[in-house]
Amino acid sequence: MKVFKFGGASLESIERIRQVGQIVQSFPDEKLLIVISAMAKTTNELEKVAENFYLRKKEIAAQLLFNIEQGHLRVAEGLLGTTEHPVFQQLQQFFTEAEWTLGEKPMRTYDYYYDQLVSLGELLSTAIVSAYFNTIGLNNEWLDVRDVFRTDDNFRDANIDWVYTQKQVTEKVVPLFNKTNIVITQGFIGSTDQNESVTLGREGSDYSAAVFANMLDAESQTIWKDVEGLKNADPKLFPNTVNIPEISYAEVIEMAYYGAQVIHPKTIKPLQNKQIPLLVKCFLDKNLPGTVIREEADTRKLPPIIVLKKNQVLLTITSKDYSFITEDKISDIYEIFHGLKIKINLMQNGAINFSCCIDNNPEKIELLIKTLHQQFKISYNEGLELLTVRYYQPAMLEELSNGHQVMLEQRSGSTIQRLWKK
Ligand SMILES: Nc1ncnc2c1ncn2[C@@H]1O[C@H](COP(=O)(O)OP(=O)(O)O)[C@@H](O)[C@H]1O
Ligand SMILES: N[C@@H](CC(=O)OP(=O)(O)O)C(=O)O
Repeated sequence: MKVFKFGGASLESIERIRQVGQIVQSFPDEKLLIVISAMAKTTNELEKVAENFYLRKKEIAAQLLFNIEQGHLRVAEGLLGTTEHPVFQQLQQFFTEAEWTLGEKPMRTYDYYYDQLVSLGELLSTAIVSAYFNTIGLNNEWLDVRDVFRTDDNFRDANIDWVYTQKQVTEKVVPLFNKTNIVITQGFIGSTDQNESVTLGREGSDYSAAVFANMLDAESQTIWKDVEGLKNADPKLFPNTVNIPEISYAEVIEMAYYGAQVIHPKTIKPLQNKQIPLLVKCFLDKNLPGTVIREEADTRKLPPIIVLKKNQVLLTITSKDYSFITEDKISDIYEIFHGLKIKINLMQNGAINFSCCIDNNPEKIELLIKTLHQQFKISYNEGLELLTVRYYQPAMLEELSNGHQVMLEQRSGSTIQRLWKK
């Protein structure tokens, strides 16, 4: 059995969905569990629906939802060539449920409503792709992953109950493969024990696929992307990138940790635990070699790996009374960051100050400053970028840094990080 994951970019248009169909047709004798994300930027649009609903701008929310509905109905009709197919009733049912949510008075947390609304994207895309596949001879079963992935109620970043979910996979998913070779299901979403929809964190479909691969003991997981494979930098940000034919799990975990937005950071662990290789392949040309990610790979063959995190803020936290920033103070500072779920991307401390670089999230930063302000003086600088280079060569580093004012730098072994202003 193989696990495939198709992300939003591969479902961006009718043509691309047809291309996905051709890729799957080229694996005629395989058992495939296919995890699918929401089409194109649907998740971003649904986030706007949730925001407007919670701000009680119900008409705007309803209009945005209507636009999403029209877009999906057009794609479904384009692929199926009719509006008479039963999938239109299934889509209608999903929209009706979302409209019911919009009709409620928000009594629970924003994150709860976010998940009830944003989970719609994957339900719609999988229903359409499943119906289309059946019409082109790719007989498949559509699976509602919320009947399988049980999580806690940490809405927007729910944690999977591995024991219960494994039982569901064994009892509900494995038998489906006696009926069919292809099972299509949603990435990114799951359900609590109260049957409330949850999401697993943005871009979490790679992780969903890895959970399935682990629990089904798959021979491999393939993530189909719009790039030729995993490259040494984001080709949208840097010219002259090179493809990496093979790389270790450990190296990819590092890349994801430093902010490479190509594979979700939680994806590697479930695969590493069962030694399942992760393949990154290009849906635009499936004959390109792509990348194999596995336990053993020779790091000596790796090119310099570059990760750029934009929209960073440098916070400098200084003790008000000139007392030293000692372990107890650092521990207080960390507790505050942890409480607000703010990740520190880089940190450095001096005698009376502690500097750190974080993502620019204005609401969280406002709360953070308010809390820290009781004990410390705070200054901050925004509009920064954090560059990380592994296996760097001095000349290329200087070339990359040209024209930037470096605010903070850290080197360790083969890795260098520079926080800079343009
Ligand atoms: N090191 C990298 N190698 C390849 N692609 C990268 C890298 N870092 C960032 N990317 C970006 O990841 C994009 C593909 O991922 P993503 O857009 O999340 O796909 P999907 O949502 O379809 O799964 C590419 O278009 C590319 O711009
Ligand atoms: N649709 C979700 C989950 C996801 O993983 O999407 P993608 O595979 O397109 O990154 C998101 O946009 O966050």
